[in-house]
This record gives sequence, C-alpha cells and structure tokens, in this order.
Amino acid sequence: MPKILISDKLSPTAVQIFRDRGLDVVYEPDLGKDKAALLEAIADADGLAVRSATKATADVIAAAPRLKVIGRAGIGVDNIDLDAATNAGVVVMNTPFGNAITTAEHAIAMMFAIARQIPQANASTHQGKWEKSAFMGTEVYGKTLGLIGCGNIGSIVASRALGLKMKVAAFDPYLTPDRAVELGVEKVDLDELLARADFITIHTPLTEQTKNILSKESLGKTKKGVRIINCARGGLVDEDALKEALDSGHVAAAALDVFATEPATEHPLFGHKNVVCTPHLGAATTEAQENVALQVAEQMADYLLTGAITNALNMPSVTAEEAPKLRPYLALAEDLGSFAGQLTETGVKAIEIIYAGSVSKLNRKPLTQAAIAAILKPMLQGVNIVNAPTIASERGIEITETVTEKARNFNATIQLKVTTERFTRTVTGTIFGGIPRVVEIKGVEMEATFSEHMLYVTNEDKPGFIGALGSTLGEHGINIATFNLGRGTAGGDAIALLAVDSEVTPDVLEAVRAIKHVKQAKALSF
Ligand SMILES: NC(=O)c1ccc[n+]([C@@H]2O[C@H](COP(=O)([O-])OP(=O)(O)OC[C@H]3O[C@@H](n4cnc5c(N)ncnc54)[C@H](O)[C@@H]3O)[C@@H](O)[C@H]2O)c1
Ligand SMILES: O=C(O)CC[C@@H](O)C(=O)O
Repeated sequence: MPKILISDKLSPTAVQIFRDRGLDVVYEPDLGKDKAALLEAIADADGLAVRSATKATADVIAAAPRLKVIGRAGIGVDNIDLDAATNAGVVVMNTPFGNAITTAEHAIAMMFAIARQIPQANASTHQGKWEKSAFMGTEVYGKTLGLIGCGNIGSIVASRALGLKMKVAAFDPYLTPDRAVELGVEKVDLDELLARADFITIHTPLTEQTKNILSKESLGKTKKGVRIINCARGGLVDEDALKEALDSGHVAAAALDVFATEPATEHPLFGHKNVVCTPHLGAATTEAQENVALQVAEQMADYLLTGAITNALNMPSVTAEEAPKLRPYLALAEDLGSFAGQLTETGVKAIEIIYAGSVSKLNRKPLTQAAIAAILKPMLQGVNIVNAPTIASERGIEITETVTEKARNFNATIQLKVTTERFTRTVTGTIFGGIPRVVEIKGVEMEATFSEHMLYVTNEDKPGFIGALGSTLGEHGINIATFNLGRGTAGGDAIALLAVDSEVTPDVLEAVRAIKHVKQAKALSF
C-alpha cells in the first residue's frame, strides 16, 4: 500500500481522505522544521504532502527512492526543488485555486488596514488613548489600484476592488487585451502603473523577472503618498528601498504578508509606524486550508492509485476518465520505446511517434513522454517519464508527433521511428486482448508479445536457419517460450523475435552470432 508522509500542518481532512482511499499516512506536522528527522522519515514514502515549512530540496528527494509525488497544499512551490523532483521522476502538484479567494481577501484587508491605519488605531485604543485626530485615513473609492500580476489571485483582487468603485490598472505581460476587458481592468505597462497608482498590490510569482520588481528605481517612479501591499512573495519588493521610501515619506504606507527571509522574526521594517505586517497569513482561513488539504489529498491519491494527474507542474494532466484508457497504451509506448532503445547503438538524432486509429484521439502527451523515456533509458542514466522531454531537448533530439485517424489492419497502433547517426529504425505495436504486441519491425510484419527475456535476431532468409537457431539455444540450455518470425521478401532480410525462459548471456549471443546467415543478435529484457 503506498505510504504518504505529511510533514507540515495540514487540515485533518487530508489525513482522512488518504485513509479513506486506502493509503498509509504518517502525519508529522512539525517534521518540516527538522531536516534530519525528515530525511529519515521520507525513506519509504511514496508521496510527500507539504505546505511551505518543509523544504523539499534535492537531498530530501534523493533520500526517498520510492517517492513518486510531492503535493503542495497551496500555490507557491518555491520550497520544492522542481528540477531535482523532475530528474528523479517525481511529479510535483499544487492546488492553484484552493486559497486564491482567501489570499485576495487578505490583500484587500491589508489595503484597508493601511488606508485607515486600523492596526495602529486598534493598538492605541487598547492602550486607553483616544487619539481621534492621529489616524486620518484615505478613501479607496475612486482611487487607482495598480495590480502587478493579474492571474488567479490578481483577478479576484481586481473584481473586489471594482466592487469598491476603484479603478484598476494591471501590469501583466501575459494578460491578453480580451481578458483585461472581461475583467474590467485597464492593461498598462509598468511605468504607467507606477505613475498612476494610489495603491499598488503585487500578485506574481517570484522569478528572475519579478525579483525586486518594486526596486529603488521603480519606487522612485511612483506617486508621492502611494501605498504598497505585498501578499505574494518576499523578494518582489526591495525591502531596503521600501524602508528608505517610507522614511522619506514618499511611500505613505506598506502592508506586508511576506518577507525575503521567512520566518521573519527580525526585520528593519518591524516597528515602523506606517507598516502593517502579518506572518504569511494570506492563505490562513479555515475555508482555504480545508480546500487545499482536500484537493492535495485527492490529487495525490488519484495519481498513486489511478495514474490521473491534476495540477502538476512537471507532467501533462491526465484526467481520472483518461487514466484507465491510457494505461495499456502507456505500457505499449514503454515496451516499444524500450525495444527501440535497446537496439540503438549510436546517438539518437530524432524520434517520431506516429499515433494511428483510436489512440490518436487520446491524450498523447504522457504516451510520448513514456516512449521517449524508454528509448533513452538504455543510453542515459536518470531519464524518466517526467524529465524525458527536457533531456531530449537538452541533447538536441528532435521530437515529432504524427497523428493519423486510421490504423492499417488494426484498431490502433503506435509506431516509433528512431533516427540515429547511422539509420532510421521503425517499430510498431498495438494492443490486443489488453496486451501490448509488436506488429512491425523495420518494415517487416510480425506478431509478438513482450516478455522478460527476449532474443532479437536479423538474418538472411535461408533454409536451415530456424533449426540451427533452435539447436544452438537448446545446446546452451535456453528454453524457447515463443518463436516469432517475419520477413520482407522470400530469401531477403528476416527477423526472429524469441521469448525465452532465462537470460540470454553473452556466450549464448556469441554462439547465435556465429550461426550462418545471422546479421545481428541482441538480448533484450522487459
Ligand atoms: N501570501 C500567501 O499566503 C499566498 C497564498 C497564495 C498564493 N500566494 C502567492 O501569490 C502569487 C500569485 O499567485 P496566483 O495564484 O495568482 O498565481 P498565478 O500564476 O495565477 O498568477 C500570477 C500572474 O503573474 C503574472 N506574471 C508573471 N510574470 C510576471 C511579470 N514579470 N510581470 C507581471 N506579471 C507577471 C502571470 O502572467 C500571472 O498572470 C504567487 O507568488 C503565490 O505564491 C501567496
Ligand atoms: O501554506 C501557507 O500557509 C502559505 C501558502 C501560500 O504561500 C501559497 O503559495 O499557496
């Protein structure tokens, strides 16, 4: 039974869902803070469920040889080494919508907090001061909200701000003009946003492009009296530059939920009279935590139990409906790829995957990834279904997919055409009786299933060859399970594909290669 390790504080709903789906669960909400204990506990886990405290770094992933999936109950995956996970064949999934409303509401709450200095006024009133004139605020009505990043959360913030009768100007290079019209926001460039906004709120991921997007220089382009809100990620605002701008009075106030270093227990902005801070509470509502816990548990269980993939950052999606239909074709793509890969002796230049018949209408991306991984596996260490496209592209291998609606003679076929430095080889397979079968090799028709130990022989089609091959194997104690033959033309090139009951060792191969008319002999294993 697959085992799930939950190493951060997650709603009990997640534990219940994993158990209801028949998975083993270890719930250690503080494990994320104890690296040594995490490294030990993850050793036999198939799935790791986290929020943000656990750092799923390369060494944590390497300590988990069985790990297949990491689920982030939330949006940002900056605490997960995506490259290391991909290289290890571990699918990383998040829950992109579960806490979006809650986080957008926090940004709006923070905007009001700094517009009306509510935290400061609250503290003063609790102290028995009645400082009515000390806290003069500003209305948000009619003001311009500058939105940097207009994705899930940004667009919800926009809708709430429009409801408050604010004007919303959005900077997001990936926001289409049509979507901007649909949302009722004005799409602007960054400089225009900086020049016009009364409030600026950031809702982008932290990337090379967005790091310090509110830098000293860009803060210098803002209106005097601007108010800044960051409920996205620390590092999007240059904290030193912000302090300078607050001290000079150019920035009237700032509301920060996130910090460059977290947990932030000391900070130059702590104690600043015009700064309101919360400890990364954007997603902290009962509703959001229920949503993300439920989603992450269902997604991880689906993947481990059915192969369905939802919200993965490093694999194409596979719906629960698609997963059972894809399963036999995934096996076929892997077997064909493994067959082609084991026969390949020189560098691969191109791979074409030709889907014909009913399989052409399925979700082909995972099939293509499975085929590429299996082709490259005998040549490259560490390739897997998750990282195969990246590895192929790093090596300059051209990948193409061709689709034809009709498959000759069969309901559905997958053909792999592998071009190496020397030549192009094809291999075609189909599913028959639920089992993958090879039906063509290098233009020669044949019919064989894949089995653990196989012998592949190409030869000239001459009398006496089949008997000689059978006798040679017999002399070496190799029992033949199935003997499949195919040839182009009588007397021309022929192929023998045999399933045998034990491993074809190098000395057996040598004896087979010595048989008259044999051109090539290879031991294959599946
Ligand atoms: N404070 C919290 O607790 C909390 C909770 C949830 C999410 N978040 C964070 O909020 C942020 C937004 O999350 P989301 O779900 O809306 O993400 P999203 O992917 O839906 O939206 C991000 C938007 O940023 C835009 N973007 C990317 N690069 C940009 C650039 N260079 N300039 C301008 N825009 C750019 C994208 O086009 C996209 O529209 C993320 O950083 C996420 O981690 C924080
Ligand atoms: O889990 C949390 O509390 C924070 C989540 C938030 O930062 C996210 O990116 O979803």
